[in-house]
Amino acid sequence: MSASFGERLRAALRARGPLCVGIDPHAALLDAWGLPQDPVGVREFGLRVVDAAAGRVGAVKPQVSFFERFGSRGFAALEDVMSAARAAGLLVVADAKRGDIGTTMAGYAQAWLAPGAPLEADALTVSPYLGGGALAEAITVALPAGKGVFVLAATSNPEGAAVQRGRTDVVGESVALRVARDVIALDAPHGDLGSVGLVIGATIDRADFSLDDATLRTVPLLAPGFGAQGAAPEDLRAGFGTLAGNVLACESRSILSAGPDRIAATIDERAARYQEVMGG
Ligand SMILES: O=c1ccn([C@@H]2O[C@H](COP(=O)(O)O)[C@@H](O)[C@H]2O)c(=O)[nH]1
Repeated sequence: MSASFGERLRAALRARGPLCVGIDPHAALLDAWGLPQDPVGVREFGLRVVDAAAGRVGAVKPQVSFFERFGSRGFAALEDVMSAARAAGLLVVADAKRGDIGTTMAGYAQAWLAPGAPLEADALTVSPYLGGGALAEAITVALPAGKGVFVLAATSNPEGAAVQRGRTDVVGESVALRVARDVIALDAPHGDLGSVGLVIGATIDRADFSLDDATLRTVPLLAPGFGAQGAAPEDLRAGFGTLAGNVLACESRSILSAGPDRIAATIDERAARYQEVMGG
């Protein structure tokens, strides 16, 4: 049997450390990079980020919205960028935040996680707003293919907390903790790390969401919020404690704003800071 996503993620974290470089071709960044505001521009931007990230980090996270805004030609650009990243040995986490009823989730999983699909990624971000059980069909597609999903639990943006810290019908259980419990029930980890993960922002205090280390022990974590949103590499240890080794630490604008000539050096600098924090 081929390796699970959790096993592949563990190998990438060991080899390259936690930094995950975002591929977010914001309009302002395209201008700053001297690239056109069209599908050619986002393709070129993405390919240059992939070139700089390859061999320096283990994973990249393309933000689908910035490609989607150009319609079918934007998606074609994204296909090229993701395929180049996977060919370069990078794990690709497609940040598309898909969420729907079970049968439709299976369609999203076919689109993003089925081997050979035009938009094939290694993992996909998904929304649990329709209930944890609604994700089961996506996971049924993902796991046999060695793919993963990251389920939004406690997001990095300040607006998220009002919903995610809310209480469920179980005494003392936050919405985020309920999502975590559902995710754990949907997975059967092969190694020390599962393939169904959670998005937990680096900017939040996990205690506010009752997300404790013991509950999340085997759960891969995708943590946006480092860099432009304020969290520093040192917050990886401070915020994630014993779970720090299971975290992909995402930075987009803080790295991309270095520009095409400085991006490789910036990735090296940032990756080294995370390795230092992790004692590597
Ligand atoms: O909770 C979340 C989930 C996803 N994101 C995404 O991550 C990047 C962050 O970009 P920065 O430039 O490093 O702030 C972006 O694609 C978000 O959509 C998030 O920020 N928070």
